[in-house]
Amino acid sequence: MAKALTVIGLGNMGGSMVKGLLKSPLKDQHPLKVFDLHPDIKDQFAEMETCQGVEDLSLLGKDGECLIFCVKPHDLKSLAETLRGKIDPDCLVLSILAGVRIETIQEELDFQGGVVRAMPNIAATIGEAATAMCCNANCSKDQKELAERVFQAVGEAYWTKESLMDTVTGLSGSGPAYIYMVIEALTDGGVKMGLPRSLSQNLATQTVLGAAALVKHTGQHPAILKDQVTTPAGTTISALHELEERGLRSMFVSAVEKATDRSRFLGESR
Ligand SMILES: NC(=O)C1=CN([C@@H]2O[C@H](COP(=O)(O)OP(=O)(O)OC[C@H]3O[C@@H](n4cnc5c(N)ncnc54)[C@H](O)[C@@H]3O)[C@@H](O)[C@H]2O)C=CC1
Ligand SMILES: O=C(O)[C@@H]1CCC=N1
Repeated sequence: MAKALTVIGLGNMGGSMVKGLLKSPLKDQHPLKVFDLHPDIKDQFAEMETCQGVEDLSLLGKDGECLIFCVKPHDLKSLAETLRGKIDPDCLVLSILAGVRIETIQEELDFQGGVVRAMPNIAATIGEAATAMCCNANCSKDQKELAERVFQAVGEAYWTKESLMDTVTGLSGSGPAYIYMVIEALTDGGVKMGLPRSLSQNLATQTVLGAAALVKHTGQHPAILKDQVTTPAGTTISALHELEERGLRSMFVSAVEKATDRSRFLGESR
């Protein structure tokens, strides 16, 4: 029997995971179940009509199912209280909680089975997430494969070591927010210089999408592609000079550093 995937916590990211999974072939291979403390949340998503709503959380964790924890880090304690000692050892616990270490999850749940700590991002909604994950030694080969299939269903997925997960959170977990700010700011720049807002936003969005796609498809260093845009004495170099003077690169490096530190803090302050 195919193992059920149960998403627990249907907020921004749990909702994103469910929407992404429902668009993927995985939805035909595994029963998809959902649970939130607020049962009416499920009804707000028309897409979730086909998902089975879980009535009683304490009945979960049977038949080798995969529980996908998508609650806030500070809500883990109360969630774990309900599930403590009740999850069968052949189940897979998959957590996307920022900062929360595998060891903490095992302790809170009193669970010695397979645990995967993953960090996807909000682009899971459309199957474009970037996810990195790590697992404990108790994770079987099949469970690792299942975790891979879950996150590949909503984008790209990579294995890494747990000591790098806070950095992943600071880069790609939080990253979409940085890029939304860039798109918003570029749009404002266009508006300031006279473009209608909708045209400006469309141009800014497609520019970010196209530039990223070119890096990905050519595999070239971004600096080489940047130089191809930059005509001597042209327009681009004037803008790049301004960005360098104002410390754009340094700001992004510091942003990732700050978010990484915050993720570490969330893990330590439990
Ligand atoms: N928002 C994002 O872009 C990303 C978030 N994450 C992680 O995902 C987790 C959730 O973040 P968001 O979705 O932004 O938060 P959110 O606040 O939007 O959603 C959390 C949901 O969990 C529910 N919940 C709380 N306690 C519960 C319990 N005991 N049982 C069942 N449901 C419960 C809440 O009702 C709420 O719907 C966090 O741990 C965060 O670190 C990871 C990657 C990206
Ligand atoms: O801001 C946060 O804490 C979460 C984790 C990564 C993205 N959002």
